[in-house]
Amino acid sequence: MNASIIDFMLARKSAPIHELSEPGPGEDDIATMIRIASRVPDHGRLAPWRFILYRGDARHAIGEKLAELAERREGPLSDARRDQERTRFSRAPLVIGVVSSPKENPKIPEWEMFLSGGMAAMNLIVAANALGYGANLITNWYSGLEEGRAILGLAPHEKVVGFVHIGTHSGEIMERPRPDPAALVSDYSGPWQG
Ligand SMILES: Cc1cc2nc3c(=O)[nH]c(=O)nc-3n(C[C@H](O)[C@H](O)[C@H](O)COP(=O)(O)O)c2cc1C
Repeated sequence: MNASIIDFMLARKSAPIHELSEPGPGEDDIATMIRIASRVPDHGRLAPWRFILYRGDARHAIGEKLAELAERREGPLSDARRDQERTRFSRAPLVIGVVSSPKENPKIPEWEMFLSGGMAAMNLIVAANALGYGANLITNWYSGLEEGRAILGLAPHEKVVGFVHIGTHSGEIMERPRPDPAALVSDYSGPWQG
C-alpha cells in the first residue's frame, strides 16, 4: 500500500480561483500534467479530448470578448459585472481547457467519450495538486453557448469538460461538507423494482 497517495487523495480539495497566484506551472510541469491527464480510461483508444492552454495576454483578450458577448446578450453591463467578465480567465496564471472532442466511431457512444474527458480533467487536477499547485475546475455560463465556446477556441462539434484554473496557493483551503460515503453504497439486491 502507498499510504502517502492515500493520504493525498483523502485530503484533496479545490482552491478558490481568486487565491491562485504566480508562479504558475512552466513548460515541464505542463507537459507532465498533460501526460497524466491523457493517461485515462478511453474506450477504443480514441483520445476523444484535447487541452487548450490559456496563458499570458490570451487570458485578457478572452476576457474582453466574454464581456462583449455578455453585453450583446444582456444589454449594458454594470462596471462590476464588466470587470467580472474581463477577468474570468486572468485570475490564475494558467487555465487549461479540457475539451471533449468526439471521434466518429460505429461502436463507442459519444457519452462514453465525454466521460473519458471527465476522467482526463480529474487526472489533470490531481496532477496539478501533486506538483504543488492549487487547481479548480469550472464551466460557467459561456461553456453552455456555442458563441462562448467559439471564443474559447472550441469547434462546433466539441463540448467543454471544464476549465481548470491552476496556480500557486498558499495557506489553508477551507474544507467543504463532504457526502457520507456509507449513504452512497449498498450491496446489490436484485433488479430495480420501480
Ligand atoms: C463539471 C463541473 C462544473 C463546475 N462548474 C463550476 C462553475 O461554473 N462555477 C463554480 O463556482 N463552480 C463550479 N464547479 C465546482 C468547482 O469545481 C468546485 O470548486 C469544486 O467542486 C470543489 O470541490 P473539491 O474541493 O472536491 O474539488 C464545477 C464542478 C464540476 C464538476
